Order: sequence, then structure tokens, then C-alpha cells
Amino acid sequence: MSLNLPTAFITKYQALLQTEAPAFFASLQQSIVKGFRLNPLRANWRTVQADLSKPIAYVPTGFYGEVAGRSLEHQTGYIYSQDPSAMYVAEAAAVQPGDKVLDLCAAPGGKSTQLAGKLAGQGLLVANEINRQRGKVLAENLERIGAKNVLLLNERPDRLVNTFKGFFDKILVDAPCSGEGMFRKDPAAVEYWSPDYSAECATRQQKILTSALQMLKPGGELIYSTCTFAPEEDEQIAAWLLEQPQVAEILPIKKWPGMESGRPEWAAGQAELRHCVRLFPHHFQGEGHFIAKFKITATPIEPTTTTSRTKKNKNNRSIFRGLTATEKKYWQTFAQTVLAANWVAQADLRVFNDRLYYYPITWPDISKLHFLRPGLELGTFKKGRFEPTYSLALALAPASSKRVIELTPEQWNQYVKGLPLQATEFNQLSNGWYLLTCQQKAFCFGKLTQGTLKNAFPKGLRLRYGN
Ligand SMILES: C[S@@+](CC[C@H](N)C(=O)[O-])C[C@H]1O[C@@H](n2cnc3c(N)ncnc32)[C@H](O)[C@@H]1O
Repeated sequence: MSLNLPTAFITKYQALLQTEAPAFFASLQQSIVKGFRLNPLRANWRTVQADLSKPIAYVPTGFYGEVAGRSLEHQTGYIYSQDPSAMYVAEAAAVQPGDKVLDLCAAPGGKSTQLAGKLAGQGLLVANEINRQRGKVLAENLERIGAKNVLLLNERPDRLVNTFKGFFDKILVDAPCSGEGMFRKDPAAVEYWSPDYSAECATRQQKILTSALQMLKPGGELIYSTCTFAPEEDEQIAAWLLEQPQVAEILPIKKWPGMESGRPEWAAGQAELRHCVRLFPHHFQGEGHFIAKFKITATPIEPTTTTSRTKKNKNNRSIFRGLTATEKKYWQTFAQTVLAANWVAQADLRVFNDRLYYYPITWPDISKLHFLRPGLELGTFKKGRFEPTYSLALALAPASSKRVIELTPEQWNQYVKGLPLQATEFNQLSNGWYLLTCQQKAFCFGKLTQGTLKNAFPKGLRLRYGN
């Protein structure tokens, strides 16, 4: 591998890093370090066919190594491939089960999936992504891990403020940045780089952060991260945050071997910038990252900036409603036959466009916002029946279903390609919906009719998995 670094980039980091610069530039020419995380939302989360011999000390669910993207483990959300440096952001956020958390710049979902794991199904994760296409990838990744307590939005940060003012315990801003830390992972990022790019990114970062500060509860915490080395987007943004009236202090983040402190001399010299974390590839096994954490004042402070008014969202004119008596009957019939226990409370069910969602009454009203997943989609009401979704199957443990068919890896391979299945043992089973598992991992629903398991694997995913 040979990265052709811009001359202005080399001059800049020679001046900043001085004697360290040769080691820094040499590390950018080396291969990337790969990692993956396991999903603690799965009861048997360690039962994966992957090499777990190289654990990452600072992430309880993280390991060094590479995993197969087409595998059963990947499809069922047991494994998420992620750069080891990126994994430290959600760890530093120290989210607790029950917290209300916003991941403001969330796609493709590395940090959101990790945050959802930390919430352990309690509290709420709002994952927002401004770019709709990237939001679809985020949706797929969040669906795979089977989290029940996630709202997925597709909004500009300032449009979220009216709905979520003072609402969150923790907000992560993993900001769009100049991406210098990703140069060796994505050499195309070098092409976008220019001496002025960091200043442009810094302006955008301040705008995003201004919205984030308004959505935190008094005493809440803001986690700011980038994947760039540029002080303009790192220490200088942290210094700017310290000047904001809503920010009480910068919080220390634990530094594991190879992690470095922020550099006060790269901003206006504020000593507390040493609390930030810098991950440099010449000292740390992973790509370049910067992480800072802030405590918000205990008394609410009204911002001086105005927020954009949230108009009613034209796309979502018909908002959630409760279930009709017929829908209730269809859902209950399904739930009583297929689900082992009273899996969700009746009060937490909402219908939107004939789709049934798990949406607890305690969650805020998002009907004025653009969303991609307004809660966990449980199924669709069709003429005279209820059809469960793929996302419900992924959110269920095999023990949560009364009707399970365990398939062999060969049958899984056929099913994820979209083929129907037949087997003599199916003939003894009654018709209807079954949770399909393979190696005790729930991977889809299937409808059995006269001994044939009809295929319900999502069409858009059919070429993605198996061999
Ligand atoms: C560094 S990436 C986030 C990576 C993600 N947190 C993860 O761990 O997978 C930054 C994201 O910010 C989004 N973004 C770009 N401009 C934005 C803006 N003005 N406001 C909010 N988000 C923006 C990008 O589309 C991108 O998905």
C-alpha cells in the first residue's frame, strides 16, 4: 500500500508533530488493523464461529480480527465489523441501561449498534442520520442486532430541537469531519482533503453541536468524536464547547495503553483539554480518532440562537393510531400462537400505514419528523391476517417463541437465497408462522403450508448472505 499524501498535509503535520512526524507518516503507509464486536443483546452472544483469542482490552465485547460478512452470525446480528479505535467512542460514553440517548450523526451505525447493546433493551436510543441513503444502511444494521428500543430518524439536527428539547441524558455527536484518520482505510478520502477543508468542517460541527446542546437534560453529557487528526476539528472545537454557557466542564476519559491526551497547545492552551483522547496510528492499534466528553450545566440555560420551526411532515400526514378491534384480534391470535409470553404490552402498540409498531407511550411524539423506523416494526395487517416482519424475528430470542423450527446450515443457506423448503419433519407440524432458527440463532419467520416452508426472507437481502 502506498498513500500519496498532499504536500500541505505533510507540512502541516511535520510542524505539529515535529520529532514524531516520521513515525506518524510511516504508520499511514501500513495496513489497517481490523476488529469486530459481539452483540450483548443476544443471550448466547459468545457462541459464534469466530476467533475470539484476541480480545480488545478496553471493549468487553470487542476483538481484533476479521469476520465473514455473508455468515449466519453476521445476518443475525451476533457480529459487527468495526475499527478498534471507533469502538472506544461508545465505551467512553458510559451509557447505562435506562438512559435516553441520541446518536445524532449515526450512519452506518457502528456506534449506534454498540450504544443499543449498552442500553440492554432499557431506555431509548434515537439514531438520527441526515442522509436518507446512508440512513437505510443504518436501519439494516440496527435491525440485525434486534434492539427493541430504537427510533430511527432522518433529520437535520436543528429540526430535532423542538421535539427533544432538554430530553436526553447523553448525546453522541460523531461528527462529519475531514476524515484524515480514515486515509489508510479509505484512500479516496485523501482526494477530498484540502488545506481549507478542516475550517469548513469545523463550521458545520459547531452548528450540529449547537443543536445537540439544546437537546440535553440539565446535567446531561455530550460525547464529541471525529476521525480526523486536525486540531481545528478536535481540540479547537472542544475549546469552543467549553466557552458555551450550557457546558459546565470537560470530563476526563480513561486512557488505556497507546491512547494519548488532547493537546492544549493545539488550541488556546486550556489545560483541561488533556482530558480528551487522541488515537494516533503510530501509537495505537486502530485508525485515527479524537474523543471528548462534556458535562452540561445543572440549571437549564436558554440558547441565544434560534431553532428552526418544525413544520408538519407532509410524508407522515397520517400519524400513529391505536389498533382497531379487528387488528387487535389478528395481532392477539398471532401473539398467542407464536409468541411464548406477553412480549409487549397492548398499550405500547401503534399502527402507522397498516404496519404495527412497538412504540411505548412514554416515547416522545415524532409525528412532525422524518423517520425511517418509528419504533420496532412487528408486522403488517393484510386483508384478514397479520404477517410478522423480519425485524420482529431478529428481535426475538428462540425462547420467546412457542413455534420454532431449527434449520440446518444448508437449509439456512437455501432460505436466505429466497428458496422455499420442504422436509419430511415439516409434515407433522400444523400450518402457520414459525420462528426459524439455525444454530439456535433466530434469523427470520417462515410460513408453513401443507409441509412447505414458504420463503419470507426480505427480497432486498437475498443475495447478501450464504454461499
Ligand atoms: C463520521 S459519520 C458517522 C459514523 C457513525 N457514527 C458510525 O459509527 O457508524 C458522520 C455522519 O454525519 C452525517 N452528516 C453529514 N452532514 C451532517 C450534518 N450537517 N448534520 C448532521 N449529520 C451530518 C453524515 O451523513 C455521516 O453519516
